[in-house]
Amino acid sequence: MAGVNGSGKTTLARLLAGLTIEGVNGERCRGFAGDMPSPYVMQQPEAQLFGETPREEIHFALEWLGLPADAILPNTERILEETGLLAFADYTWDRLSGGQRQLAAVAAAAAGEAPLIVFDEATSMLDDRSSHIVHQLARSLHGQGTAVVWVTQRLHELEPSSRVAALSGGVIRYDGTVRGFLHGDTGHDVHEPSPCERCGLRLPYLASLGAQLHRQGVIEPPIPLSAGEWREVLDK
Ligand SMILES: Nc1ncnc2c1ncn2[C@@H]1O[C@H](COP(=O)(O)OP(=O)(O)OP(=O)(O)O)[C@@H](O)[C@H]1O
Repeated sequence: MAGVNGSGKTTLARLLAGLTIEGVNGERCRGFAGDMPSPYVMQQPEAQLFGETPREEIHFALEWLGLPADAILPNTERILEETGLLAFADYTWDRLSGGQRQLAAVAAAAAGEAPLIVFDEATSMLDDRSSHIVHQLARSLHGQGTAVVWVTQRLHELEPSSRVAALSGGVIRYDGTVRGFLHGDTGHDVHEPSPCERCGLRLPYLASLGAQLHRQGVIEPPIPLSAGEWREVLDK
């Protein structure tokens, strides 16, 4: 999900997660998982931590989800390992950095294998390594059948998404593929702004380069989006 500041991303994401049950027009809404709220990782970890340490945080999350007692311990250790938090698992929050606290919040949210998980600009304060861990975790959850809602303003992060919803002024202005969002769907006039640009967002660098070269007649569609797709074009 993408959109400029104040476009309504968090509002929609919270409705999907079942954390807000009343829409902006006062109508009642049901979240993706019905009456069960879905895990939701925010930009700032402080507001979402309940335990005193990463291990306790994950343990609580699994207990709250009703996992049997004998499954809680191995699952806690597995997710601590996957997120690289094992060495700090029993540190209290004041001994951990903001990024490490955020990873613990992600780990707790991901541990329960819920039907839906929302990452709301969850990597904006993480370094490349930690951000990579969260992206891998999201892909792995998606591979196991969890619906992943990834809210971001860093549009290159949309690349692995199967569907993009872009908002502006509280309205979904685009709902479709990443390619369609960045470069327009079939029949789109290349000299017109793409759905991404119409939502006030800037194309990521590789997509922008592709659009410029396409406008100049240097490359033909499909315009490459990722480094891998660029390699294929350059190898031809
Ligand atoms: N469909 C809507 N109709 C009217 N107001 C809305 C709608 N969606 C969101 N709003 C209001 O717009 C404001 C900003 O919404 P929200 O926080 O969801 O935006 P955002 O895209 O997540 O912003 P940011 O990127 O800055 O976090 C809020 O006050 C919210 O109540």
